[in-house]
Amino acid sequence: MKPAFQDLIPHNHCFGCGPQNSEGLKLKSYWRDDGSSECVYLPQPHQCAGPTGFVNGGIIATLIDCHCICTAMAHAYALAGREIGQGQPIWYVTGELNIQYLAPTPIDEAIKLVAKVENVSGKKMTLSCELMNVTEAPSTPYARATIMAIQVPSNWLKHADIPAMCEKS
Ligand SMILES: CCCCCCCCCCCCCCCC(=O)SCCNC(=O)CCNC(=O)[C@H](O)C(C)(C)COP(=O)(O)OP(=O)(O)OC[C@H]1O[C@@H](n2cnc3c(N)ncnc32)[C@H](O)[C@@H]1OP(=O)(O)O
Repeated sequence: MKPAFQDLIPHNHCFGCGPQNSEGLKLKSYWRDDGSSECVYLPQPHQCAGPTGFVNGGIIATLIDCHCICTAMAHAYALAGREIGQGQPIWYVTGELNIQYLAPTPIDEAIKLVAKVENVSGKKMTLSCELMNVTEAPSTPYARATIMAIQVPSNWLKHADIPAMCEKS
């Protein structure tokens, strides 16, 4: 199996998708044969909404956000003809995130996110994403989203130049 996008993107302390964040969700995203990308995640009991049986909406937003932004970066490396993480780093951030929460997401089973790159225009990349049951049973997804990823230069990171307190040795 190929490494996850996140295992190839360097220096990532992101709460959702950074391997370097010891308190984070540590999402793993992979290409599928049809050109979309997928991420399987097992929610944790403390990530519940008010009712204990459903996943918190902010956690859902983070899962969608991180899976899509990492997909955008993976796609940009592919467009540049490079392996993810090779050569000059390519960074994207979230410009817009629009989510429809269509049905409560059960907390006691694995869920799957499937993202597609819809459009690339200059620095902007639009992606769609669905969050669903891991079996991809033909039912309504739990959530559906569109996201605008925006490519940023490396000096965007100057704002992030603080000690990595989230990284445990
Ligand atoms: C040692 C180093 C370690 C490094 C380690 C890195 C790890 C790397 C992994 C990261 C993985 C993260 C995965 C989670 C992703 C987050 O959580 S990122 C955090 C949340 N997002 C943010 O904080 C973004 C905050 N916003 C900004 O910084 C700036 O507004 C932006 C988005 C960079 C845009 O800046 P800007 O100067 O407006 O950009 P600009 O070049 O003028 O605009 C480009 C285009 O985008 C459009 N645009 C700008 N903003 C928006 C917007 N919000 N909506 C729609 N369109 C927009 C502009 O209109 C323009 O369009 P065109 O004129 O080209 O058609």
